[in-house]
Formats: sequence, C-alpha cells, structure tokens
Amino acid sequence: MVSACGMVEAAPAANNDFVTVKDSHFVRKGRAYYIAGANFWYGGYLGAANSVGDRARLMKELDNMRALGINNLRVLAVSEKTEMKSAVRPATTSAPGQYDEELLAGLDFLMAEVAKRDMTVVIYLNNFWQWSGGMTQYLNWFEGTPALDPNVTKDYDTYMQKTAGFYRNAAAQTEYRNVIAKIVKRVNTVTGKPYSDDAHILSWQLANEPRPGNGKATPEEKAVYVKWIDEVAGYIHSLDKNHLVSSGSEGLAGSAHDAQLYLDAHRTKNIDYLTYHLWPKNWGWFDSNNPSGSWDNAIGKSRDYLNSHIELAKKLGKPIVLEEFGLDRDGPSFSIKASTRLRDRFYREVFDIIATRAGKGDPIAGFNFWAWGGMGRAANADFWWKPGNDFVGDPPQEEQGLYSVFDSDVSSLLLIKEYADRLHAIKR
Ligand SMILES: O=C1NC[C@H](CO)[C@@H](O)[C@@H]1O
Repeated sequence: MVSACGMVEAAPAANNDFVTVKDSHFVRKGRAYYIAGANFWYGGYLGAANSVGDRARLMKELDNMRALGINNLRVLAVSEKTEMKSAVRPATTSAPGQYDEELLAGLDFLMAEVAKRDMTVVIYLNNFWQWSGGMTQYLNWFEGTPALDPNVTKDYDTYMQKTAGFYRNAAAQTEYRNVIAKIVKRVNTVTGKPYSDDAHILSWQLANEPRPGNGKATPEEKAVYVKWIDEVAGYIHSLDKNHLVSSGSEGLAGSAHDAQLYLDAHRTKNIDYLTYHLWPKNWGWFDSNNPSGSWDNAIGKSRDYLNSHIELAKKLGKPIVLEEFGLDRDGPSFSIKASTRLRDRFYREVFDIIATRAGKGDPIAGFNFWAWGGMGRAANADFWWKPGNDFVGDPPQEEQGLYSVFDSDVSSLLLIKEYADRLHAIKR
C-alpha cells in the first residue's frame, strides 16, 4: 500500500494478528502461538542508517534466524548515555529529553524487516543492569549519585540495592514514562505505521531483569517494586490497547528468592504473562572450571527452576516464557573456536522440559536463548567490546563470546531448529 506521500504503508493489522492471551496460552491469528526465540538486544542498533548500524548484516541475520524457525526476538529499545565503562555507546538517550532520532530509527528499520519475515518482537524499555546505562543512569541524572559500574566496584549487592532506588525516584519515573510514551506512541519512520498498531510487537516489557533490590530486599523495597510494576504496566496499557505487557523478571532469582513476591508482582491484570530466566553459571550452580564436579548440581537446580516457575504460572493462570538462558563454551573459553558440547547438553535439557510441558498443555509459551551472535565476531584479544566493534549476543558488560551463539556454532543452531520445529508443531 503506498500512501499519498509515497511512503510504503503496511496494511492495517487485523485485530487477531496481535498476540493475545487465552486460557493461559498465547494466541495469534486464531491459533496457538509458541515462541522459539532469540535474544537480539542490538537489533535496533544494527538497523541504524549511520555508521553504528549494519543493515545488510541485520537482514542476513534475520533471514538466518527465520530459516532456523526462530519466530521471536527480544530487543532493547532505548539506552542511556553514561560514564560507566561497560555500557554500549552511543546511547539513544544522551540526557533527559534528548533522544538520538537516527538510532531510534534503527528500531523502525528492524520492525519493518521483522514484519517482512512475520516474526514478533518483545521490546524492553529499560535495564536493571549497566550495559545500556539503565536505571542506574537515571539515578545519576536525577539524584546526582555516581553511576557505579559493578564491573569496576565488584560490589553487585550495593549496586542492586542502590539501583532499586529508581522505583522510588519521582523525577526518574517521570522521565522513564516520557521515554515509554516516546516509544509506545512512536510512528515507524520506515513503514508509517504507529507502533501501537504493529502486530509484530508481541509485548512491551518494563525493563531487562528488574529486581526489587538485592537478595536481602526489605518488605518496603518489595512493596515499592510490586507497586511500580503494576503502575508502569498500567501506564503502558493506557497508551496502547493492542499489546501485551510483561515485566522482564528473571523469576525467583530476580525476586529475592521470594515466591510470594514474584506472584504478588505479577498478579496485577496489567501484567499479561510471566517471564523467567535461567543462569546456572551466573548464579553459582555451575562451575565451568569444574564442569564434571558441578554439572549434576547445575542440572538438578535448573530442572527444578524450569518446572517450579511453570507451576507458579498455573497459580496465576497466565502464560510464562523462559526468555533468557545460557551457558559458556567448553574450556571455558570465549573463543569462537571453542566447542559447545556442554552448552548443547544444557540447551537440550532446557528445550526438552519446555517442549514436553508445552506439548502437554502447560502454560509454558516458549523460549528465547541468550543470545544471537550470528555473524558478529569479537574484535579484541581481551574479548571486551569497544565502540565500533561488531555487536554480538553478549552486551558490553561481558566478554564477547561468553554466551553468544554464532553462525558457526552449527550443533547449537541445529538444536535450536529441532526444538523450534517441535514447538511450532504443537496443536491446541
Ligand atoms: O539480562 C541479562 N541476563 C544475563 C546475561 C548474561 O549474563 C546478561 O548479559 C544480561 O544482562
């Protein structure tokens, strides 16, 4: 469809094109919809027309993912300019109210290309971690507190406790809502379509891995967190009647290991489905320097984590998506030359539980592995990212190659395809 001004306009979405929730399952175009997805945080960055982007790579990556049966991407929408070393540069927000339109147009291009491949996208609007500036940077702007990079301080407990102050800071919340409105009410500059009418958006997500504080979060901090999720999710629904809203939570590991908190935070009608993440190495269950000695512990805890959250989703009568999980390469090594036998074994364990329980009709709606590295390659001998280097699945806060699945990791890609096919074959 070509509009009067010559802009190619996609036809308006039919109502049942949007992903909706029915009886604890996703429905799209009148049939059950299961997610076989990838984390692709930098998809909007690749879509930028300037030197930051690489549109030819982006289109090739999307084709390669689609060919594997990957039908969903989880993507960062905005980033905040910060002094923290581990953060991506440039940022879409250089200061409150100052947004980089060229970078934001990268998300428009991504969404236009996603639509051509009939994929869907979960778009997150903030970050509890420092690799995109995130909530900590908002506090630097509005409280004047230093944006403390935990990669430098090595003090994650203090980082998490201070970052949760974001939920209570009125000025930070106002700017955050300004950014939410800017994205949710945005008109795609490539297609001319309002984002709120784009059925290829599966959901808006409050943030990447929002936590109530650290593992010792107080009842007051937990109450603030529950209220924040309810109110921000309600605000997004007030701007956009078509799309689902999710929190981006990791599950119990991101809820001070408090199941009641996780349930209370996701009970609100404003949260349409649950999310959880699974990180055996990050959470100390798996020691990649002692794989044989820690494997049983890691897998046992992982299986329990995978299954117990599906039970929590049943309690709330909502779908749940495992939207992040990963394990490092054999060795361990960041090098793309290293094998991925252990990671493949872990992926198969995860996929099997998800596909089996989805096939039985449980409310598990699919997965997004962390993360698509594709054609990207680490540029430096120390595996750290520098501006101008390729984007890979690992954000700048981690070594480039830690968890990325590259286009040369054939055994991993075949595994992803095997289980994508299994999920897409489920009839309900
Ligand atoms: O959201 C996240 N969860 C875990 C990833 C790997 O450590 C990390 O890169 C990201 O911040």
